[in-house]
Amino acid sequence: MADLEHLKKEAAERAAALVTSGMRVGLGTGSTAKYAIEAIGRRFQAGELSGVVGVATSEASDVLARSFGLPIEALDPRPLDIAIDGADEIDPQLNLIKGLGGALLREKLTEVQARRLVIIADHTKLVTRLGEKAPLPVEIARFGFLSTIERLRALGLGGRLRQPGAQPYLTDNGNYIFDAQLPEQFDAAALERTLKGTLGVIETGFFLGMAERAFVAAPDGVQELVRPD
Ligand SMILES: O=C(CO)[C@H](O)[C@H](O)COP(=O)(O)O
Repeated sequence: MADLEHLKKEAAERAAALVTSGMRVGLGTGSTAKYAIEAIGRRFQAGELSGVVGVATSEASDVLARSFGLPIEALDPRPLDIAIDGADEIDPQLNLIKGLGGALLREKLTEVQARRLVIIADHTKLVTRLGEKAPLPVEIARFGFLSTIERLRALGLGGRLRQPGAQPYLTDNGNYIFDAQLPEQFDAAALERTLKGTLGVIETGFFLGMAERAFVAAPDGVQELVRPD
C-alpha cells in the first residue's frame, strides 16, 4: 500500500476510535470513508463495540458495513452521535466541498443530523478557498436537466454534466450531477442559498459550518484540525 494510503487509513482509524458502544453512526462514502467503515467493522467483530448502529450514505457503504455484520438502519429523525466521512476540499474554517464520489445528497441528509461530523482526508484536499481545485458537485433532477443546466449557467457557473461514459452519471437517488466551476471570488453561503432556490437543483456539495474536526493524512503524519470558533 502506498504511503499516502497508509496515512489515509491511519486518519480513518483515528476517527473510528471516536465511536463507542451504543452509538448511532453516519457512515460516509469514498476511499477514505471505506477505511473508517472497515475499522469500525473490525472493532465490532472483535466485540470491542456493541449496540452500534450505522446509517449508510451510499449503497456501497451499506454493503461494506453489512459485510462486517454491522446493523444498518434507514435515516430517521433521531440525531446521530457521530458521522465520519471524506471530503474533496477542506478550507481553513473546515467548510467543505463533497460529492465527487456522487453521494452528496445522502451524505448531507445524514450528516446534518450528526452531533459531530468528523472528516478524514489526505493533505491534497486542504485548500485556502473552496473551488480552488475541485468543482462543486450539484445534484440535479433528470427531468428537464438541460433547462436546469441553463439556469446554472445563467448564474455564471461554468462546468459540465458528469458523464464518465456514454451515459450521464446516475446517483443512488436516480439524479444527475452538474460539476460546477466556481469563480475565484464568491460568497459560499449566498451561492448555496441561490443554488437551493434554483428550479431543478436538488442539493449542492457545499458542507458549510458542519464539520467539527478533520484528521488529515500528510507525509509527516496525521494532523488533527478543529473548526475555529
Ligand atoms: O464526498 C464524497 C462522496 O460523495 C467523498 O467523501 C469524497 O469524494 C472523498 O472521497 P475520497 O476519500 O475517495 O477521496
